[in-house]
Amino acid sequence: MPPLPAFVAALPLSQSRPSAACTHRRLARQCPVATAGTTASSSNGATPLLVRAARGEPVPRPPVWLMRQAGRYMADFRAFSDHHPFRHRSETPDIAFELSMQPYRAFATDAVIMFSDILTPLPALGIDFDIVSGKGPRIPDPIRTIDQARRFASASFDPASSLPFVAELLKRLRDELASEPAALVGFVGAPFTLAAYAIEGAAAKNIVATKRLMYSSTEEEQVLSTVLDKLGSVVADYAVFQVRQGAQVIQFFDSWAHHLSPDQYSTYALPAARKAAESFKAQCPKIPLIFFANGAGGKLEMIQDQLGHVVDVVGIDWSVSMSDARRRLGKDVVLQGNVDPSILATGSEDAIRKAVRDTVSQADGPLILNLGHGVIKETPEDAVGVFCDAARNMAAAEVVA
Ligand SMILES: Cc1c2[nH]c(c1CCC(=O)O)Cc1[nH]c(c(CCC(=O)O)c1C)Cc1[nH]c(c(CCC(=O)O)c1C)Cc1[nH]c(c(C)c1CCC(=O)O)C2
Repeated sequence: MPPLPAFVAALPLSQSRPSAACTHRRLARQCPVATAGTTASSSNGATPLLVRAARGEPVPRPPVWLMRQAGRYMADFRAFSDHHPFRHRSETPDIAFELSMQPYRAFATDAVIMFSDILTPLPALGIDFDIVSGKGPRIPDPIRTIDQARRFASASFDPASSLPFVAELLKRLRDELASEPAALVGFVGAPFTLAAYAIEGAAAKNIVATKRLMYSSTEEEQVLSTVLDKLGSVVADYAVFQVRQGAQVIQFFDSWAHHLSPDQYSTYALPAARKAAESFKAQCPKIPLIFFANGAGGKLEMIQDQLGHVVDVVGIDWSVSMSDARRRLGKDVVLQGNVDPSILATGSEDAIRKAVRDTVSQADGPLILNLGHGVIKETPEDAVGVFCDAARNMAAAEVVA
């Protein structure tokens, strides 16, 4: 293995990282940190780099992980997904554990995100769903009427009894990571994105059913507000539950923010997101909260204004330049993102390395390196290795310079 970059060699053993070359399974096999369960380069209970960076503490380099890092782009993942339907995979702790750990073992990312879905808590509230191969999420009985919305709002949400597999998964992952440097990330869908899925019943091009509820009549608007208000508390309770089971960081995914104009986002999505984030933070003040809204270019200031007091990290999607995000949000905000996922799917090694360098230099301040949305399935595994390697190298170069 090549010598460790200077900044890594200078770190105490408890913070040491895999060498820059140790980014993929073939290499990770030789790399103690990337091998689950070894204690050779353990974190020995030290606070993971990702947690420190998310809290805005000074760190030797930006941590790196990828949204949707577990997925069909990996051959090891397909070995499971070709044989077991999504809900079976995500609701069987043995399988979900393996799928969560695959990208960590392969790429030594700074985070392990539990393998699950933003829709996973919905059946606990009486909303069944499935993920149909090649088609995406399907909800057979979407919420459209005030009676359905009231029934949804009166459902009691008890994750311990209805989502025991999430508890078991998180406990096992936390145990596994006890002697590893990676942070365990839990996640929830933000209230608006979950509400729109529950109303649309499937991925929808223009979320017409949801928008109709905004604009038709007072009673119909009540359907939306009832569902959003309920989700404002459910999302917080579910995130708190994940923390109690071992999650060290929570990310809110507002993946359907791009469907809303800034006015609609401010009227419908942000109040419920704020309710969830405030309640979560009141119960878990020390757990970093990352808020990622997809397509938030026109909404960054309102997100900071409404959520800045409870959100530790603002996720930036790939359509916004990091320099723009930094200028608009200020020098102290921890940003996360935002390399265009399609560069990993299509670009040369040089293009990926350049994208990482550009992101770090444009962020020009506290940063968690990530993509600007989830990994896409056409991505070669080696490209993810290059991305993680570039992230570590880039940071080394910066720190040494
Ligand atoms: C919008 C959304 C969903 N689910 C999620 C979001 C928010 C993130 C984003 O904006 O991309 C969140 C999610 N879903 C999944 C994760 C895994 C953890 C990780 O590695 O990041 C995470 C964080 C697994 C999954 N969830 C799903 C997959 C792919 C299908 C499969 O594995 O069978 C994975 C790996 C299914 C799913 N679930 C959903 C979609 C759009 C799909 C894809 C459907 C398809 O590709 O046909 C809803």
